[in-house]
Amino acid sequence: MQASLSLSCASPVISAKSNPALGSFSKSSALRFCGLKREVLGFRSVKSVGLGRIQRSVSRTVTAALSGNGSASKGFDYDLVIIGAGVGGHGAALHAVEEGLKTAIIEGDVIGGTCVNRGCVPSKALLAVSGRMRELQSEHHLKALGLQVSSAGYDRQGVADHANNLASKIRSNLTNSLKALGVDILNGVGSIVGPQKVKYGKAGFPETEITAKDIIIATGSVPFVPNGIEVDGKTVFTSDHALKLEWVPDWIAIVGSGYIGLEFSDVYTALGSEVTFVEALDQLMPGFDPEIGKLAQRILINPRNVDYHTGVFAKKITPAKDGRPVLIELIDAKTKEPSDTLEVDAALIATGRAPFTKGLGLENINVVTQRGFVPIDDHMQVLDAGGNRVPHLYCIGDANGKMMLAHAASAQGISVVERVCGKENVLNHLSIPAACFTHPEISMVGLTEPQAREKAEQEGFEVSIAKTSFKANTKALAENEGEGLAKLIYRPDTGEILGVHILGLHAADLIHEASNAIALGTRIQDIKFAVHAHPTLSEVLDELFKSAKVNCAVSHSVNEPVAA
Ligand SMILES: Cc1cc2nc3c(=O)[nH]c(=O)nc-3n(C[C@H](O)[C@H](O)[C@H](O)COP(=O)(O)OP(=O)(O)OC[C@H]3O[C@@H](n4cnc5c(N)ncnc54)[C@H](O)[C@@H]3O)c2cc1C
Ligand SMILES: NC(=O)c1ccc[n+]([C@@H]2O[C@H](COP(=O)([O-])OP(=O)(O)OC[C@H]3O[C@@H](n4cnc5c(N)ncnc54)[C@H](O)[C@@H]3O)[C@@H](O)[C@H]2O)c1
Repeated sequence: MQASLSLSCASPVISAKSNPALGSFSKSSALRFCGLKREVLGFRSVKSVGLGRIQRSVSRTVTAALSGNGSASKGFDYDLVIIGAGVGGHGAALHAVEEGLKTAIIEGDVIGGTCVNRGCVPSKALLAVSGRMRELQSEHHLKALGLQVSSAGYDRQGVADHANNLASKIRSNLTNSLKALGVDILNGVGSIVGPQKVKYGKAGFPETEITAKDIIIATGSVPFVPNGIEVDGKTVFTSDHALKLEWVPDWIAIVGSGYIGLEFSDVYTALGSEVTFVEALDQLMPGFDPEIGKLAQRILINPRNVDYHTGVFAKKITPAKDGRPVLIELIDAKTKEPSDTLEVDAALIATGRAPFTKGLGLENINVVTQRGFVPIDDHMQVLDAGGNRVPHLYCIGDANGKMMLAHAASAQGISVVERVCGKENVLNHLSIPAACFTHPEISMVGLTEPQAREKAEQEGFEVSIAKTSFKANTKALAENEGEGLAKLIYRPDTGEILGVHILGLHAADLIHEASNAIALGTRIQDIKFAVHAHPTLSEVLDELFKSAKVNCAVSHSVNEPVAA
C-alpha cells in the first residue's frame, strides 16, 4: 500500500517508505500532500501526461486503498461530473479524486470508450501479430540473421481473440481503477440541463438530475463516413468492424491514408490481403512531414502488395451483393469528374472521425458546435455562441477536435482538473507526441518542416534541419532493421526544438525524449550532453541532437552537480 503511494508521488523525498508519518494521514490528505509536494519540489504543472495511466490503473487500485471520493462542495451533489468514460474521462476522474474532488462519471455504453474497445488497444493487438507475421515471412530478413523458419501461418479466429481479449482486459482494469478510487460510475446517457446541472438515464427509465460545481464533456467520436458510401458492416466497413477481424479479404480498398488506413494496411498485407488505397489529397499520408511521408511510401507501400489512387474521392461505394463485388466509383478531387471504378472484395472507410456530441443539451447553455466539435479556449473551457467562456464547463478529447489522440484526451482532462483546483495550467499541444504503429513505426512531435518554415517566415527566424539514419545505429543493425530516419527541425539561433519526426524500429518509443524536451523547454545545447546507453536505439536521437548546429552559448545545466 505504501509502496504504491510512493509510485504515484514519483519523488524519493516524499515516498511513504521514507516518510512513515504518512501512515497516519487520512486517505485524501495523503494524496493532496502528494500534489502539494510536487509543487514545492518545483515540478512544472502537468503539460503532457502519458496514457501510461491506463497501464498503471492496476497498481492504482492498490493505491486507491489510500484514497477516496471526497465530499462535494456545499450546495452541489458533486465537485466534478464527467460525461463519457473514455480515456479522456478516465484520466480526468483519476486525477480529480487524487486532488480530493468528489467525482462522478456518466457512461452510456462501456467503460474505456473508443481507445480501449474500438481503437488503440485492439488495433495494437492486431499490429503485434502483423509485425511478427511480417518478420517470419521475410526470408531475406531471417537469412540475414541466420535463422531458418519453415513457414509462417495464422489462425484468423485466434488473432481476433487476441485483440478482443486484450480490449476486455484493459476495459476491466480501467473499470476497477475507477471503482477502487471510489469514483461514482453513473450508467446512462448524460446531457446538460443548464449551468452546473446534468441529467442522465437509460432509455425507458426515468432520468436523474444532479448538480456539479464543474462539468467536463468527454463524449469522444465515431467513424466519419462520407455521403454516398453505404456501410453494411460486412463488405464495406469502418474500423469498428475491421477490428473484429471477421474475415481477411483477398483484395481490400482502404479509403483514406491517414493513421487508420496505414495501420490497417500493415495488418491486412501481413495477413495476405492485397490493398488499394483511395486518397483524396495528392499524396499518400498527407498529414505527415512530407520527407517522412516519402520515405514511408518507399518502405511501407512500394515493396508491399499495395497500390493506390491519389487525388480522388470515393463518391459512391456499394457493398457486395448477390455475387457482385464491392463497387467503388471514384471522382477526380479537383474537377469532380468521374475518374475510375474499382471492383474489390471489401472496403475499409478510414476517412476521419466525427465528434459524438449530438443530444448533449448544448443548446440549453447557448453553445453551438462547429461541425459537431465543441468550441473551447486554450484551457479546454467551453465557449458559447458569442465566444464567451461558459463558467464551469469544459470539453476534452475527441469531442473538441484539437488533437484526436488518446493520451491527448487524458492530458487535457488532467489539465482541466488542475485548473478546477485553482492551479494555472496550459497544456502545450505542440509537446504531445503521435505515433503510427506500422512496421517500422512512424512518430512525431511538434511542427512538420512546412509548418515550421511558415512560422519562421511569419515571425522572422531561421529554421535548420538535422537528420540521422538508423543505418548508423549498432542496435538497429544488430536487429537487421537499419531502414529509418530521424529528423530534427530547430532554431539555430536559440536551440529550440520545433519538431522531431522518426521513421524506424520502435520510433513510437523513441519520440518521448524529444516530446519531453519540448514539454520541459529543454534546448538542444543542453540535451546534446545527456548520455545514452550503448548500444541502444536511443542513440539515434543522441546523434540527432549532437549533429545540430546551434549558434548560441552552451548552457548545459544537465552536467551540473545536483545539490543533495
Ligand atoms: C482504430 C483506431 C485506432 C486508434 N489508435 C490510437 C493509438 O494508437 N493511439 C492514440 O493515441 N489514439 C488512437 N486512436 C484515437 C483514440 O482512440 C481517441 O483519440 C480516444 O479514444 C479519444 O478519447 P475520448 O475520451 O475523447 O473519447 P472516447 O474514447 O470516444 O470515449 C467517449 C466515451 O463517451 C461515451 N459517451 C458519449 N456520449 C455520451 C453521453 N451523452 N453520455 C454518456 N456517455 C457518453 C461513449 O460511450 C464513450 O465511452 C485510435 C482510434 C481508432 C478509431
Ligand atoms: N496510432 C494512432 O495514434 C492512431 C491510430 C488510428 C487512429 N488515430 C486517430 O483517429 C483519427 C481518425 O483516423 P483516420 O485515419 O480515419 O483519419 P485521418 O484524418 O488520419 O486520415 C483520413 C484520410 O482520409 C482522406 N479522406 C477523407 N475523405 C476522403 C474521401 N472521401 N475519399 C478519399 N480520401 C478521403 C484524408 O485526406 C486523410 O488523408 C485520427 O485523427 C487519428 O488521430 C490515431
